[in-house]
Amino acid sequence: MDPIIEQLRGKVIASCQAYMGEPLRHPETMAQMARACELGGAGGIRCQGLSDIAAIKGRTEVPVIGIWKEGHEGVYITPTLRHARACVMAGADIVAVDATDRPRPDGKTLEDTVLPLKEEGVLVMADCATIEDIRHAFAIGCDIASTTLSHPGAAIDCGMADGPDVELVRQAVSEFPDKPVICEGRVHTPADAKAAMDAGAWAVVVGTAITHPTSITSWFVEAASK
Ligand SMILES: CC(=O)N[C@H](C=O)[C@@H](O)[C@H](O)[C@H](O)COP(=O)(O)O
Repeated sequence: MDPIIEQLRGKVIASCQAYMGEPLRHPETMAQMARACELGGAGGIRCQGLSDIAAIKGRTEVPVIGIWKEGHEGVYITPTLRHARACVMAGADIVAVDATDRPRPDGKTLEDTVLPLKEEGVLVMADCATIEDIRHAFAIGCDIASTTLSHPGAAIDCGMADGPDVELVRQAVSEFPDKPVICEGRVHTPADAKAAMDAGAWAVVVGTAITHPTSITSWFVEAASK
């Protein structure tokens, strides 16, 4: 196992992302956020955009999973080889790519995107929606598979009660006991994180519940107004 991936075993990875037009969207702000998460024990950081990757690499010691999102629909998480290579150049230790079977904006396949990266020695995390995606991702040499895309329309517009796809983790781990399967998406509470780890997850990525104060505030506001 690659030492960087080994380093992530059993860890909480904090996803530090601010979305277009949001008040916290600034590389320095995200670097401060990432450092704060590291001080809280995060064993890795996931972040979006070349400037954020570079800023966070300069401020933290833990492995950084880089993505570059372009667009909002279909394949938007590191959709092409060009995006992935740029994340590597910006300093990402691992690059996460959309690993669903949906059409990609450059008309290439997932293999077309991942194989050159593997030849270049890049660690690739496959953001998956289904068990079929996870099987395919490992078959073509992705290093890590995650449940990131298992809930369509996920991202930040979900309520606090929606939990992670622990069942998908369990199934993937039973099929690939020696491979790193990461639980990502809607891990909103420490109990969710524990459930994911108990299901065999290699690590758990927590975004919104740690680093997106607008969503967290809205959860409290909603609860308080009932
Ligand atoms: C679907 C999609 O675009 N997910 C993105 C992937 O990087 C992020 O918007 C999420 O915040 C991240 O996956 C962590 O998930 P959560 O914020 O639910 O803990």
